[in-house]
Amino acid sequence: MEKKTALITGANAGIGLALADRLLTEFPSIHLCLACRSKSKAEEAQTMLKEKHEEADICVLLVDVSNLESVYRAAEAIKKQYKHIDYLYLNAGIMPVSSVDWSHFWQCLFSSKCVDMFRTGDGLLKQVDGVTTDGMKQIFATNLFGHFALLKKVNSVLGGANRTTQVIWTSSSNAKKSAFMLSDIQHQHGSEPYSSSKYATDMISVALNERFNQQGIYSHTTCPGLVMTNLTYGILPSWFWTLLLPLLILIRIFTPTMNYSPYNGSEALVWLAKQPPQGIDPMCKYHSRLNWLGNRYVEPKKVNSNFIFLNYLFEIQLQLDVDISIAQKAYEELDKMETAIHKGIKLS
Ligand SMILES: NC(=O)C1=CN([C@@H]2O[C@H](COP(=O)(O)OP(=O)(O)OC[C@H]3O[C@@H](n4cnc5c(N)ncnc54)[C@H](OP(=O)(O)O)[C@@H]3O)[C@@H](O)[C@H]2O)C=CC1
Ligand SMILES: CC(C)CCC[C@@H](C)[C@H]1CC[C@H]2C3=C(CC[C@]12C)[C@@]1(C)CCC(=O)C[C@@H]1CC3
Repeated sequence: MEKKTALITGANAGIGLALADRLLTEFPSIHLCLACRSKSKAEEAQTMLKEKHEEADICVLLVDVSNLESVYRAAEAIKKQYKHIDYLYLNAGIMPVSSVDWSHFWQCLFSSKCVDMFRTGDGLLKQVDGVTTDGMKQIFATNLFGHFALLKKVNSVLGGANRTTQVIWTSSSNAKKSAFMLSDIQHQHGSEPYSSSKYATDMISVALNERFNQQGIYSHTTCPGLVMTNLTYGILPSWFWTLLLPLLILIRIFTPTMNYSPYNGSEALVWLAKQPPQGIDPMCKYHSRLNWLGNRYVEPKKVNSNFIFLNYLFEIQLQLDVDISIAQKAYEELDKMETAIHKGIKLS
């Protein structure tokens, strides 16, 4: 059997690192490419994985997904090194937060929105954005656009006549339709850039399926739940989260999204790699779940039919509801942006 290849962005920490570890356990002969922005962190992860999986075939690729020149260089290196990629995990992401709105937290705690608040974090976090060296909004560039540009540039090593590629995005339960505007795709004007970038991710994945399934390229989005990583330690300090652990375990009785460990959070990402891609519903987002007994499972949830009666009754905000025609427009918009930017970047 031919050896499978998986590339993971943001593989040196958190969910990406746990995923790399789990893929090596599930598919011992896999070739893993750790695509990271820091050479030292990537090599540290590579050493750690090799210690655990002695026979593992792992390489490092340097890429800063928020920098388009770096993305284009990485794409060239990928095309030189690989004939085909089986799994492309678009996982790297940031969520810079300046503060938690505790008064909103207490208000929601004693209302019907309580469970939804723990599931999505909606309205609790003050999200802050920056600007990249390319002049783009940082969160959009990192979470979505850099990955989109990478996908476009490595298209020739994806899918094919007799082979498939699974593109697997790490999205979020924080994705929010009302945070996204087609006319402001980078989220220059709003206050929820992370929620917008993840909603746009869910849409782009739908559009990718519409366009590329016939070429053997399948795209799926995942939701890791709440996981303790550098991202969440940027919201509250790690010691505080450790103190909260008993409470989070208790909250699992009401919502199976409190995954806590990156290992649990990567459940859906690993599960997808084990499925024949043709059989996976392209209109679903795949959620890593942990029930109150501590058992892991994957829950597919439609991204286009969130309008259920109970949501309406309890005034829970409609977070998703992806429209295929808007998704196609968003894809075209990103495509145009990338083409325009590519013209201005010359690789030496
Ligand atoms: N933790 C959670 O509760 C949840 C996380 N997610 C998503 O999971 C994904 C992984 O995050 P998580 O593991 O939690 O967080 P971590 O901060 O632990 O990991 C993020 C990874 O992305 C990398 N990264 C960040 N920016 C860039 C960049 N510009 N170029 C290349 N790599 C970059 C980081 O590299 P470096 O170490 O160099 O910073 C790191 O390897 C993200 O997309 C996040 O949005 C979704 C839902 C919940
Ligand atoms: C447990 C409580 C006493 C205090 C925690 C309150 C909030 C800080 C958290 C509740 C739900 C969390 C959550 C996220 C961050 C932290 C919370 C808002 C995310 C937004 C992190 C990034 C994601 O992609 C989704 C997470 C959803 C839940």
